[in-house]
Amino acid sequence: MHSLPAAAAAVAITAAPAHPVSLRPLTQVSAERVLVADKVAAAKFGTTLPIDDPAREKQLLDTVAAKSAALGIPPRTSVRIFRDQIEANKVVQRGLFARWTAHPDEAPKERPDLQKEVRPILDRITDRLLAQIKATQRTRGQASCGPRLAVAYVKISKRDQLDALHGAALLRGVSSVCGS
Ligand SMILES: O=C(O)C(=O)C[C@]1(C(=O)O)C=C[C@@H](O)C=C1
Repeated sequence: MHSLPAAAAAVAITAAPAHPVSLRPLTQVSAERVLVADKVAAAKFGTTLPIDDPAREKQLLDTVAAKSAALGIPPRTSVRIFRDQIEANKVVQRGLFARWTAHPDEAPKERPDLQKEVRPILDRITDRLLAQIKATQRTRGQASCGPRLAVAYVKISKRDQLDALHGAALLRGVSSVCGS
């Protein structure tokens, strides 16, 4: 039995996996995020809170950039993906506001607290999404990323039974996952 020289052993341990990593967990977390948009919309509907909150977006993207640097992910990559995630969230919020305005009987009866209840859920999702961005770093740069992402999208949309609004939002949310 020959033992590997230390340097080669280190490479063997730290080298990226040879096979592409599944994009399903990343897509799954993104789907969870567009579903949490229902709670965000419920927290805001019928209040003076606007759908667009640039200060919160800046705070979120600054956090994402700082955490990415610490994780060894290029911050511009994760910031770009999170910008899409935010847009996806707004797609749902706008869609639900329109639906609830047209059909007040469908509006939620309860109003969750945005700060205390809903944003902490989004913050936990941020960490899980960053972990997936990190895990898929190599896969996202491969030519097969697009087709893999498409398959993951179809599977997750079906499994989570996403309606047209959430399906469209999910597509928006993962639109720049590949190629980074
Ligand atoms: O936290 C909010 O107020 C949200 O509406 C969520 C969210 C996001 O996706 O993170 C989306 C839109 C806002 O501009 C800010 C943040």
